[in-house]
Amino acid sequence: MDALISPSADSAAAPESRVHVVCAEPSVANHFLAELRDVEVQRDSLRFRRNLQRLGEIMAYRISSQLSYVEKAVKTPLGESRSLHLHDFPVLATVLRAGLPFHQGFLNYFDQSPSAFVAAYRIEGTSQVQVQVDYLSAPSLDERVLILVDPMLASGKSLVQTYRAMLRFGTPRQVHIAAVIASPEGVAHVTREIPEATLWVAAIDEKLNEHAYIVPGLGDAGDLSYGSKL
Ligand SMILES: O=P(O)(O)OC[C@H]1O[C@H](OP(=O)(O)OP(=O)(O)O)[C@H](O)[C@@H]1O
Ligand SMILES: O=c1cc[nH]c(=O)[nH]1
Repeated sequence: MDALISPSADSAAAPESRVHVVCAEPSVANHFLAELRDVEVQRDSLRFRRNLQRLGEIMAYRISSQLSYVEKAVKTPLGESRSLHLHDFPVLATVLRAGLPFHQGFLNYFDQSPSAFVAAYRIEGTSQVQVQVDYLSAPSLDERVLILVDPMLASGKSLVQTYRAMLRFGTPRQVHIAAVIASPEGVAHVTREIPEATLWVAAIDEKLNEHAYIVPGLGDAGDLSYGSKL
């Protein structure tokens, strides 16, 4: 039988060691993030979506080091190679709208993954951020690796409520949450409310402003990707 090769589980690790900040070290991810933030470059929405996608690809690659693999023989034109194959493709879940380009980056790498989609929005006219989760479509999550992706982790309420709503589709065996820009408040909320998750972010910014927007952040990721809404 083919042996399963798994990384050591870090679910028992301290919360801070389950937060990975991808742009803490120099790499081309920093360049893509700088373009996403830049008001001049943001005028080009195609480039904005493409940079979200590229960061999705980079994060998918980073998260892939935490997944399980099976070694199998592959026939080449000249012989045989013992090669690692993904044991099972993770379920990729995202929040509409801004999540779509980031999700596509993950799907480019995890190309056989099933997807889950959630519609979540902030309820206007409330002093605190309140999030409404509406539409939800997902495959079974039982015993699957779940990667929940959303580029902006501001208050963290969208991600936490989305995750809770998704649990009616089953209990995943491993949970990863990926965001491009997070606030310190959002990181604290997600790590407290979803202790079983490993969090991957490109950057953690300074703070939230009075509208619960991330500062310096990048603005409204959904509008920059798809145009402003009424
Ligand atoms: O952490 P939170 O405070 O919950 O905020 C984060 C949410 O805000 C953004 O979506 P947005 O509300 O801009 O919707 P849109 O993608 O439809 O524009 C983002 O994609 C998250 O879903
Ligand atoms: O900074 C933020 C906060 C919520 N949604 C965004 O798109 N940006």
